[in-house]
Amino acid sequence: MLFGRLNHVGIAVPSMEEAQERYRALFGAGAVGEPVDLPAHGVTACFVSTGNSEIELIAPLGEASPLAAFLEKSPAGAQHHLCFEVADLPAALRALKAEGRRVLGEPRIGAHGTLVAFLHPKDMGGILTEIMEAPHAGH
Ligand SMILES: CC[C@@H](C(=O)O)C(=O)SCCNC(=O)CCNC(=O)[C@H](O)C(C)(C)COP(=O)(O)OP(=O)(O)OC[C@H]1O[C@@H](n2cnc3c(N)ncnc32)[C@H](O)[C@@H]1OP(=O)(O)O
Ligand SMILES: [Co+2]
Repeated sequence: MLFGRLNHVGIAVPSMEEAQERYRALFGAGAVGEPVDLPAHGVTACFVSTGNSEIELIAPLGEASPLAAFLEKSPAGAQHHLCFEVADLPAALRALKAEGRRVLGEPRIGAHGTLVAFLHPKDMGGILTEIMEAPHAGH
C-alpha cells in the first residue's frame, strides 16, 4: 500500500478571517488554529481539527502564489487538494514517477515540518494530491 492516512483536506479561501469564523461556528473555537505564513509555499495556512483528520485553510501569500489562478476560477473558494501520509516520501515519489505520474516541483518542508510533494491533478483523477512524510516516519 503506497498511501496511508488522510492527513488533511486543503481548502483555498479568499479571506482567512471569514473562513476561520465559518469553521469556528461549525467545529467550535478550540478546533481552529492560528494562521501561519509559509512564504516558500506562497500560502498562509490555518489548520482546523475535525477529530479524525484536519482541514487546512489556505489563502494566497505573495505575488507568485499557486492559489492565484485557482481562486480566479473559484473566487468564493473551493476544495483545493487532498493530502495523504506516506512512510518514505522519496520511495513513494520513485514509485509514482515509475507509474508515469507528474510530480510538481521539488519536495520541500510542509506545514507539519516534514517533506511534502504534489502530484498533478490530471494524473490523479482530477484531484491535486499532496503526499507528506508521516511525522512519525523517523527519516
Ligand atoms: C501549506 C503548505 C503545504 C502543506 O504542507 O500542506 C500546502 O498544502 S501548499 C498548497 C499550495 N501549493 C500547491 O498547490 C503546489 C502545487 N500546485 C501547483 O503546482 C499548481 O497550482 C498546479 C496544480 C500545477 C496548477 O497550476 P496553474 O498554473 O494554476 O495551472 P492551471 O490553472 O493552468 O491548471 C492546469 C489544470 O489543472 C487544473 N487544476 C489546477 N489546480 C487544480 C486543483 N487544485 N485541483 C484540481 N484541478 C486543478 C486546472 O483547472 C487546469 O485544468 P484545465 O483547465 O482542464 O486545463
Ligand atoms: Co496541504
